[in-house]
Amino acid sequence: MPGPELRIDHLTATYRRHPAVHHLSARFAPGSLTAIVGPNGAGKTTLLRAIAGLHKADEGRISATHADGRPARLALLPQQAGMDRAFPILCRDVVLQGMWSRLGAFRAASAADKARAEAALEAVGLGGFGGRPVGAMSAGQFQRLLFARLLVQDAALILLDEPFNAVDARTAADLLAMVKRWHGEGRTVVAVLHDLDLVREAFPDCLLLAREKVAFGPTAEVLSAANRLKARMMAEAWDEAAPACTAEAA
Ligand SMILES: Nc1ncnc2c1ncn2[C@@H]1O[C@H](COP(=O)(O)OP(=O)(O)OP(=O)(O)O)[C@@H](O)[C@H]1O
Repeated sequence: MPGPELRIDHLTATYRRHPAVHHLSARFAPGSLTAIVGPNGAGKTTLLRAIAGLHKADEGRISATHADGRPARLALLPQQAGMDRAFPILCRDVVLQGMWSRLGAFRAASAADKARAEAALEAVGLGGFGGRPVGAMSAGQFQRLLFARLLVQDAALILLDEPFNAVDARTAADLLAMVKRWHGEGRTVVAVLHDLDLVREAFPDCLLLAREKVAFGPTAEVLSAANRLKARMMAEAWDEAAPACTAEAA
């Protein structure tokens, strides 16, 4: 599956006019595997949510299109911290949520849909967990479950927000293998991460963000000591009360 090109042009996204992402432009090549890194509050989650259409941009444009101009289907793995795991729902139904765009809100899942959901659970090491309530899952099992939902979404653009948080080394390795497989299949993958060693080891490209772009390109160049220092200094200089400016990006 050839992935789409993701283009971000002069994006500014704010909360009550306070900029979280400021004048950002970046082009993610088709089939690229990119990490987004930066200090706390750098706008990483806001950027992913803006790409996913969940946070409205104040300025700028985002597009994810295939070479023939078709808009790409995307899937987002949200941060676990933002999810309600007490909601009474079975694991199988969480995976089936990934098919809603094709099932529609009112059509019941067919036997084939359910078999696909079970196969996705199997693929993430949760075979036989379909009938379990989500509340009975550990943090690592829950993350595997969210990856199973991503699998059935079968999206060409995959956005991951801190996908390896709160999981043990074995689960992280299994989930990373799945990310690498998606990359190998030509999908375009973007992941927010904090572990720079992991980024250096497994992510060819990197966007270092501090509300504005600090650096973007091959990971080894982006994560230079000078760039990391620059990002830290930009974070320390943030004025939490600053409004969004309306000037064009330089
Ligand atoms: N719902 C919200 N309402 C108001 N401000 C918000 C909201 N969500 C985020 N912000 C602010 O926007 C800025 C960017 O937040 P964001 O969560 O995008 O950063 P991040 O880089 O993902 O941070 P972290 O590494 O801590 O997860 C921060 O100053 C944050 O306080």
